[in-house]
Amino acid sequence: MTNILEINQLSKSYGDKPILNAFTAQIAKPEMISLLGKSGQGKSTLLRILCRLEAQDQGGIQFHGRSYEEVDPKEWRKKICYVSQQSYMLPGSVEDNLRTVSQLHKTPFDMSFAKELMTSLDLDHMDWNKKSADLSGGEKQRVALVRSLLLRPEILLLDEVTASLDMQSKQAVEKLLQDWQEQEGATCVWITHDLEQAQRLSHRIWFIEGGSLLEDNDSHDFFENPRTESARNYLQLVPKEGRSSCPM
Ligand SMILES: Nc1ncnc2c1ncn2[C@@H]1O[C@H](COP(=O)(O)OP(=O)(O)OP(=O)(O)O)[C@@H](O)[C@H]1O
Repeated sequence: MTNILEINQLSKSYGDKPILNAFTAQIAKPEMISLLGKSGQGKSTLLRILCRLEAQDQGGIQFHGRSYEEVDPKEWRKKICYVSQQSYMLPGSVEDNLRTVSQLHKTPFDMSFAKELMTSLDLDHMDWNKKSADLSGGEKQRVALVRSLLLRPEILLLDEVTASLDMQSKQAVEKLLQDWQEQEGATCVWITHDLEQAQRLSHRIWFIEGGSLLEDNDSHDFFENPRTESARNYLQLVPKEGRSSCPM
């Protein structure tokens, strides 16, 4: 069977500094994947390349067997969405932001679905006429997530999306994404430094070091019995009882 996503030998440098080094991985079935690794290992760079916000120097990506070169980037980003930690709001109101994806992709705006998503992130009382610039950081983050989910992407690339949220909002986001993953049969590739979160939510772990995929392991096995010395060291930096803090 064709894989959902195949990442083949991706390499990327900034100037003369190599960041990704022949990164290779496959996604065979819809799963919650945590992308773990120390700071500066190329995690965000990888996600930006996967949604084609940036270009790799070498290597290829196939989505359902179709090479990235055959697919228009806009079409690609409808299916593979990136949500960054620094949520980017467009000028205008909350509603303008929510409607923007349907305008961009010329699809009808699903108001009841938008309301449903806002409610699941505790944003049901938000005034949709409010200027996006006036939202708090946590509100922006959640509106940005709703904006991406309105596209019903098949793959969500999540870059530390709960790092700046309070506990209640973090739990709401985790629940929504877990339900989303299961009900929509979607895949999430989630960068997090919160190992407790990764352990709790993921089916699979991708552990990156030096821009390469060092370990692709079942989540339980990764935390209980990591295969590589590097992963063992990485996990040892944070004792089991304190795994909601960053190892770096
Ligand atoms: N546009 C850019 N130009 C130059 N260097 C960059 C650029 N983007 C990222 N880098 C560098 O590439 C390296 C990898 O960055 P990246 O953000 O992918 O790492 P990361 O693993 O996501 O780190 P963190 O966990 O701290 O977010 C870093 O040294 C970063 O400074």
